[in-house]
Amino acid sequence: MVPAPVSAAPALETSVYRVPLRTRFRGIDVRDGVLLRGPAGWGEFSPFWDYDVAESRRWWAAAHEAAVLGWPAPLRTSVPVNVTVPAVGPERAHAIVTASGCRSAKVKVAEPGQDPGEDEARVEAVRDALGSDGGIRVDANTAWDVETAVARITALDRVGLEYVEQPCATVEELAQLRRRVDVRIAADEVVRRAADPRRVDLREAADVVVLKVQPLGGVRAALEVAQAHGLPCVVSSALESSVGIAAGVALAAALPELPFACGLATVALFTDDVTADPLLPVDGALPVRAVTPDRLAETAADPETTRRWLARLAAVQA
Ligand SMILES: O=C(O)CCC(=O)C1=CC=C[C@@H](O)[C@@H]1C(=O)O
Ligand SMILES: [Mg+2]
Repeated sequence: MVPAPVSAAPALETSVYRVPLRTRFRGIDVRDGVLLRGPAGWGEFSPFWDYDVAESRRWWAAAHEAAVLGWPAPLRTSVPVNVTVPAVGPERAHAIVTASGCRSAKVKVAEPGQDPGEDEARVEAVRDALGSDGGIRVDANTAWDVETAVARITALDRVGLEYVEQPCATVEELAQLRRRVDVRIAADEVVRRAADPRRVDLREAADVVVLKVQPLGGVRAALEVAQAHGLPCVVSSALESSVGIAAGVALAAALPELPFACGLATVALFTDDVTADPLLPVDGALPVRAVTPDRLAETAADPETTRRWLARLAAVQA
């Protein structure tokens, strides 16, 4: 999918943030990115550091949309969210879920260096914390081949799973796996990292589509992806500050149907935020609202990080 041409942007005020995480997540300990202010409000440009310029262009389109165009009208005033549980031990997992107030949890599994027993202990602790009526989904981030996925999902599903997110890497593997397990399959990486996320053929491969605003190129682009697949959607974050999370909330608020809690409670993984009024869940939901980053000075990145981010920003606009 080619992002809308956005290089003719008016000069936008920029600010680079840098915030440590509480626990290592997706191989990172610190999150950083650029916030941009335009006529419509604040946007976030924060592609992970392992993303090249070409892949980062959609992330820029999302930031530009937020700052310059704004978002489609919301259909709801709040969105239910899941607590996100990193690959921590069972006691910590239990405490994270209990403290969150959320009624569903997404649990990271298949962390490099950990064994299957650690995943099982973690999901059992999460089930204990949520009680029998809470929803649990797991995310393996492409780690398993089909045989391994069948075995792991069967074991993890003893606690009852809503779905398993991206258990294997390819659409073909997901389709093979889906014929062999009863648990729903959610497509994340195969959609958000595709050249055209609307054209990935998910018909045999997935029951649920994960939508992330920045990787898909904005709220409007993500709505097009949802429409193209016609499957139930879950909106999830790309681990942004509250400014980027507000875009995810805007997407969740604009979707015609929202059958699952969204993975948008990830500011809880940060030790700090760019605003004194962060988008953290209350009673398992986030309000649909704008975010003003009023803690830019406190969360400002060091000069070298700032220089590297402004270079990335210039590269995606070239
Ligand atoms: O979905 C959630 O509960 C939180 C977001 C989340 O898990 C992710 C955010 C950013 C990067 C990813 O590794 C990860 C994911 O794979 O979904
Ligand atoms: Mg995922």
